[in-house]
Formats: sequence, C-alpha cells, structure tokens
Amino acid sequence: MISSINWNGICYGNECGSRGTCRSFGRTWRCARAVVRVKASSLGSDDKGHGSSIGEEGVLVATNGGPASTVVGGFGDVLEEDRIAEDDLVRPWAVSVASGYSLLRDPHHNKGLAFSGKERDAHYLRGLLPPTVVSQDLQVKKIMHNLRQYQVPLQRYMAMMDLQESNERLFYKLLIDNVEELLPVVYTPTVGEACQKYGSIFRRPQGLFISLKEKGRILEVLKNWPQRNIQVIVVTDGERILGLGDLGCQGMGIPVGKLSLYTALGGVHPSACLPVTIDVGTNNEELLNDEFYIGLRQRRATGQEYDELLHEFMTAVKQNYGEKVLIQFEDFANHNAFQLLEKYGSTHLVFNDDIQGTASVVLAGLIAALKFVGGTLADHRFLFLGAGEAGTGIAELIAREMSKQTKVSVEEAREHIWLVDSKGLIVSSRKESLPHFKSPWAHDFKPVTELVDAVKAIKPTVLIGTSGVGKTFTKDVVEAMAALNEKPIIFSLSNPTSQSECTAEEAYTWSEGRAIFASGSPFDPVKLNGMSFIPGQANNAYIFPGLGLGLLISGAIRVHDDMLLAAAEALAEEVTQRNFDKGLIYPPFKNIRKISAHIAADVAAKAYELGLATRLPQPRDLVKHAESCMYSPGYRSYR
Ligand SMILES: O=C([O-])CC(=O)C(=O)O
Ligand SMILES: [Mg+2]
Repeated sequence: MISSINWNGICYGNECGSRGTCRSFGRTWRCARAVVRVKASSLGSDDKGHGSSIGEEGVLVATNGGPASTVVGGFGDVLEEDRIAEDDLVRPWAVSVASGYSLLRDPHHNKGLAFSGKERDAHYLRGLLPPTVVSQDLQVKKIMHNLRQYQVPLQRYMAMMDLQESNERLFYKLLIDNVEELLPVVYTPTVGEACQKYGSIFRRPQGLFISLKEKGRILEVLKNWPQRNIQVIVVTDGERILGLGDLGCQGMGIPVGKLSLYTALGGVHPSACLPVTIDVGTNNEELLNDEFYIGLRQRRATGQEYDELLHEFMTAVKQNYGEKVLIQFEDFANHNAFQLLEKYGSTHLVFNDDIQGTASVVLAGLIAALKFVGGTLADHRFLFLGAGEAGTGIAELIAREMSKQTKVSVEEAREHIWLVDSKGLIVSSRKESLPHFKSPWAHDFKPVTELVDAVKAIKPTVLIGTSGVGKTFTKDVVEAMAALNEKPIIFSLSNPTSQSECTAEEAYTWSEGRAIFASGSPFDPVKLNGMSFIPGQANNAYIFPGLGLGLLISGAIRVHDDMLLAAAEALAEEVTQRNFDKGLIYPPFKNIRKISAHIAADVAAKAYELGLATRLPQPRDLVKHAESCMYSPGYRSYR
C-alpha cells in the first residue's frame, strides 16, 4: 500500500468515460470531474511503483512533506466551477493513494465483490477477494435479504450505517431502490432511537464534532474534514432532537440521516455533504450520568458563550467554503432556532428545516387536501397544538399563501389560524408573557386551557399537532373534530412515532373513517370496516432535498420565503389523480427523485426571478438540468 508518495503528477486524462479537464496549479492538480488517473513519475520508496489513483473527488495526491501538495476536488456532480485560493489548498495531512487493501477499506471507492477481474489486476486486489464477481444489483438483493432478517429496527439501522461506512455507493443504491422500506430505518422513527443510544452504538465518526473545547479553532477543525468542496451542511446542537428533547452530542444521528437523504432523495453528491454537531453540553441528566455518553459532560452553555461559539462556526464556514454553502439548522430548541435564523438569514445561505421545511411540506399537504374537502385556504380555520418552531412556522406559511391567493394582508390571514401551547389557547390577554414568535397569533378571545375545549370553541376544519408530545389528540379531541366536520383534516406531526399526537388507526377509527390524516413519522395503512386507509407522511424529507438541490444548481445566495412557497406548490402538483383516487395527499416516496427535481427546478426558478441566483445564464429546462446534476450511485469503472 502506498501511504505517501512524492510525485509530480501528470494527469493523462479521464479514463472514466466522462469528459473533464485537469488543471495544474503548480504542483497541485485540480480536476473538474469524476475519476482521473494520475501518473506518479517520482515515487516514494514504500510504494509498488504504479502510482495510479482513483477518486471521484478528483485526484488523490499524497504530500511529500512540502506545503502545497494536497487534494483538491470533491466537486460532486453539481458544482463544476469553483475558485480556491492557493493557501486554501494547504492541509495539515496527506491523503494516501487508495489501492489494494486500502481500496477495499475506502468507503468512497470500495465495490466489494463487484470489482471486475481487470480492476482486481490494476489495483492490486488479487487474492484479497474471493474469485466471484457479482453485479451491484445482486449485492443490493443480498443486503436487502439480510436486512429483512433483523427483527429489531436498531439492528437494521446499524447494518445500514456499517454499509455506508464500507461501501458508500452500495448504501445509496440500496436506499434509492428501496426508499419506502428503508426510509424508516435511516430516518424517523429509527434514527430517534439511534440518537438516544448513540453513545453505545458509536463506531466511527460520520460527521464533525465541534465542542466548546474547539472555541477559537473552528476554522482549523473544518480543515480536518477530508472533503474540501462542501456544498451542504446540516448542523444541530442536539437540544431538541425530534420530539425526544435534549440528546446533546448524540444528536449527530440527525445531521447524518438528513444528509444521507440529501444524497438519496435529492441527488447531492455525498462528498459535498457535511454533518455537524455543535456540543455546548447537555441538560439531560441521564446522559450526563451515562458512562457511554460521547459528549461534553457539562450543562449547556447559554448566552454569550453559546452565541460566540455559533458565530465563530458560521463565520468559519463562510470563510472555508464560500458564501454559497447551504447551512440547514436542525433540531435546535425554539429560542435558539428563531434567533439563529433571524441573525444569519440575511448574511448566509441558511434555512431552518423544522420551521421552514416542515411548513412547506404541510402547506403542500393542505393544498392537496383541499381537493377532498373543497374551498380555498381562506375558507378554512386552523388550530395547532404546539406553538414552537413547527407550529408557528407552518402557521406563518399558511398565512402567506392565503394572503397570496386571496390578496388579503398577512395579518388578516393570520386571523384564520389559532395556536394552543402548554398553557392553553394563545389569546391577547397572554400577550405580555409570550415570546416574540408566538405574539402574532394572540387573537382576541377568552382564555381556554384544554385542547378539546379549544376545538369546540374555535371550530377548526384543520387540526395540526406540533407539540412533541404523544397521545395528545385524544378520542374526545378527534371526535370533536369529526362532529364539526364531514372530512376533518388531522395532522399529527410530532416525531418519532412515540411522540405522534395520535396514531393513524386512532384518527381513522375515532372519526369513523372520515379523517384526512397525515403524520410526521410513517404509519402503516389501516383497515377499517373493510376499507383500507393510507396515511400521508407529512415529513420535511419531501422538501429539503429538492429545496437544497434547487439552491445549489442556481447558486442561490439566500433562502427566501417565496422559495418555500414554490417548493410547497411544486410538491402539491406532484400528487396525481391516481394518488387522489387512493385518498393520498402526498405522492409516494418511491418517486421522490423525480419529485425533488421538480421542486429543485421551481426553487431555482424562484431564485432567478428574485435575483438571488449566481449561476448564469439560467438553464432553459431547469427540471432536466436538476436531473442531470443528480448523483447516481452506480459503480464507476476503475480500469
Ligand atoms: O426529522 C424528522 O423526521 C422531521 C423533523 O425535522 C423533526 O421532527 O424534527
Ligand atoms: Mg428536525
């Protein structure tokens, strides 16, 4: 194995079949695309003398101890141009050329038994693999067979994580080809349990951990990450993981899971994705006392200490990756979520998935549900249980869409929308004590404490649960909705399944099969009185991969609310007549890559329209362009 070579590389072009160019910056090669081979003419003493390298990140080059020989690349299939300063190229580490045994252990390039005979010869794999050569499809078949043997969801999750760390392309092929079956494994609900037990199941780090200990050195820490051309970061501080509360550093499962969906559902190249967990401590006593806990053992830093760390992170990200890197805030607690969005929304390309992504997916479901119940948004009355990020985010987007459709002001539109929090209905007499994100929803009304009483008093046509508290849509509540409405719309959005406000079965049974139901985490179809009901999954996974792709392909520099409306409308348009005939208000996840391309195209179109796009000229057919930019996980040939 070559761990380090001295070289002065001659790129002799792509042998991967795709066209691309290599440019030389002195001794550093930079490759615009895909697999490139480099001939090393001056090899170190511990090598086998071949010097070929494989890398869709471009050229893998080892340092000779000098300052600027390093790895460049990682453009993914999306980014074809980038400007990197020469001093950016200096890294403290060397990357080895992957061949032979190390190639089999390199998740980005390993193909396992799918290496052909010629590849085995060319890359010193002879004898390291059994003689049989299999196709990627057969590998998928075998792994699905094995996964189905596990009875415990967490075992499936761990098997999937092992695969991601041993053969990345196979992981994505499996996920894309079996998305409906595997989404609940790598994502909600199983990822919730994985985060709760992350310390004990931790094997290899899959993202960047930035703790208070790294304060003052975050830029340095970012440079330790092996990929340079990061396009999307999902970051959490672990304080509100799904509806499970403060899981501290163990929240890392969420950015990892979300980014695997960026690739599988949205086609963003895996090497362009960076999961980050900011560790400022945890207030979860159980974790602080857990010997397997992997994070800082201290209570959460707040105030200035917290703000400074986050600011250093946001500044370092922009400095290291440029202003077009997308930062998705995920599962922060309410106070920080709103503050971060407000603070960085006008200086960085950021959005909060729990506030804005969830809002967009729910709005799409409501637009589609109107097909069944009739009327426009303005003809309906909305009641939320939960007035945090998701509740107020959805409420605001509904108000904006209503205002857009009917030309009433957003303030007037808000009067159709009511929220209940842990203290009861949000009314104007509570205004003094409300945080700023709740105050727009404080309407004039008498105080009401119980949800069921709020339903009877407000008479909503739509009931939405964003409370993070399971079992709160009781029989009384659902029956009250069913008494008021021929087709009550009931969304139980809290995740994972244990936190869902009610189950699909409860919603259909208590409403005598009349509810139009969707949930954040998946539920199986329900049989009732000989009929089958298929619940919708109103999860932001429908939105963020396509939204992110749209931002990247247009080179957007800011996220605008109109882009979220565009994403919602694009998703609602993807519900076909056949879907409606089956009672669906969301399209099946199995078509998600096509759906993401449409969402991406509409988001990108909006970015161009708003003057926020920098990738000019605007491609004529944005759907085709989005599709052509999507990563596909088929193996490359390494001959
Ligand atoms: O992760 C999910 O399934 C949806 C989400 O953002 C949350 O519940 O926080
Ligand atoms: Mg979330």
